[in-house]
Amino acid sequence: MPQTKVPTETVSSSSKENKVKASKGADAGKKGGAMLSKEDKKKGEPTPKKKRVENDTKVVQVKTKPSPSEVASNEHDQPKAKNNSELESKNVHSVNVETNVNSNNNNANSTEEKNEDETDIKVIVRARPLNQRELSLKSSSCLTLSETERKITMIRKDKENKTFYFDNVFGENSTQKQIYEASGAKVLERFILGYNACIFAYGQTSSGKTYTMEGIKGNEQQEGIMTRFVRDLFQYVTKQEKKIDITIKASYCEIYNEGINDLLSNGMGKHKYEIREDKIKGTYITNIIERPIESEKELNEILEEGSKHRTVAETKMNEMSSRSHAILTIHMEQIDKGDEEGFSLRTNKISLVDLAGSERASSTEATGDRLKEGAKINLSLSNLGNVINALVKGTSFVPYRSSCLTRLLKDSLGGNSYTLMISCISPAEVNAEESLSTLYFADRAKQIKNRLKISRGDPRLEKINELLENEKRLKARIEELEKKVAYCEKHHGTEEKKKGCCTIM
Ligand SMILES: Nc1ncnc2c1ncn2[C@@H]1O[C@H](COP(=O)(O)OP(=O)(O)OP(=O)(O)O)[C@@H](O)[C@H]1O
Repeated sequence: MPQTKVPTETVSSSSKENKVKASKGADAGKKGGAMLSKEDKKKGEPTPKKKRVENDTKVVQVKTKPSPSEVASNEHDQPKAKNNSELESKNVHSVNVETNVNSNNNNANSTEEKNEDETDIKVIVRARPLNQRELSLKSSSCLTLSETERKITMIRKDKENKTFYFDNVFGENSTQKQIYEASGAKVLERFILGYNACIFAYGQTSSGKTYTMEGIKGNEQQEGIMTRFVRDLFQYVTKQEKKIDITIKASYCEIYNEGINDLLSNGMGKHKYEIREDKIKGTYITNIIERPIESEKELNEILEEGSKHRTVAETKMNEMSSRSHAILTIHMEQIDKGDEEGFSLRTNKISLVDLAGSERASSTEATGDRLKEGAKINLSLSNLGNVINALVKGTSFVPYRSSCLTRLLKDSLGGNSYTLMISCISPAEVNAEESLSTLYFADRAKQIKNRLKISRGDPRLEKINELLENEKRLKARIEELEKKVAYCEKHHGTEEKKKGCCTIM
């Protein structure tokens, strides 16, 4: 019987596993509202959850590398968008979670489970409403979209319009709930079956990535994917309590200027964080705190603590612009109660990623530290674009090692993960070029094939299982032969022997 161990905060380099019994918790935030202005936020809303960096006015001449948008807009050989029925047919089937969890437990060796399932990266596009800045520039919307046809068209002056199809397309009136149902809820279905998963938000600065992933705390309607995912995950955990021991741990880090910060270290994180790869764990960060989680409330506290320490600063485009890529990772272990051999073990992780936004120095009017950050952000996003291009083209070398971000997302891009990308765009004509670039980026990403396999932790378990099966078979054969020998001995020299009872062995 698996033992319940005392929950302890761990770092990922530690081999010590802390098993805790997951329990119910409830800590829903409360929210409200459409596009929020600075004033709205000050009035209604709880304290901003990000750490602010004072605006640095010192001008430093930094030559920025081309942003992904600049790279993408120079590419004319973009692949054609696939239609949705084609995409749908490749989707992993929708599943009844309860049924499949149990059947997986009972058939740990089934052929189906050993096979890898190939699946495309799923892509959702979300266009936010026009914001105050865009309205004051008298910029109108340059997008038309059809949520039912999952189609979005960019209307371009003096140029051919561009139409794209994605797994889902959402316009300015879309609610946080709708976005979650099309993204987080679907990913959760796979996650609890034991698949690795990833949701990442990509897009230009101020396009709504943090709003989509984190949402606005204290307003139920505006909760983001992370909060909703955590609530639904714990609903599942609570339902499974009688049948399955579940252990959950979480870490929260940011990649800032190509360095890693542990957002849960309370500023004490003076460790050297390195990205490593492991056959069992996949990609992980050494020394990062992995906190055992027993309730929804505890996981929400992590979300809050992490967002409080995240690096943000004001730019011309966004008063609370994320200057880093933030990654919340939730690890889950599930094992049937009473399963002494541990063959029902499923161990997997999900990464919820809020990327920093691509930005043009001319739009953000950044100087000093902001400019340097912007250059690093663009560089890592450009590296991400290169990885996606290499995966789509099927080149033998994929430049994962070119940045922290691509190294950390290696499992999620072209690896063993059910991955969903949310591309956030501004509808404004003034941002048309950046939005088009995001759409091209998303269009390429959806062509990446990942290979899904339920993660059972130690692959040696499979071998042990096979050996135990062999042992069972051999024991049965020995028993059978012993019976026959006994029969022969008993009837030795009798008529029965003549019938050949001794030759049947
Ligand atoms: N769909 C939306 N509906 C209402 N308000 C939104 C929506 N999307 C974004 N906003 C608002 O727009 C502003 C900018 O959004 P957000 O900070 O999420 O952008 P971002 O893409 O994360 O930017 P950055 O990359 O600079 O961090 C915020 O005030 C946010 O509340």
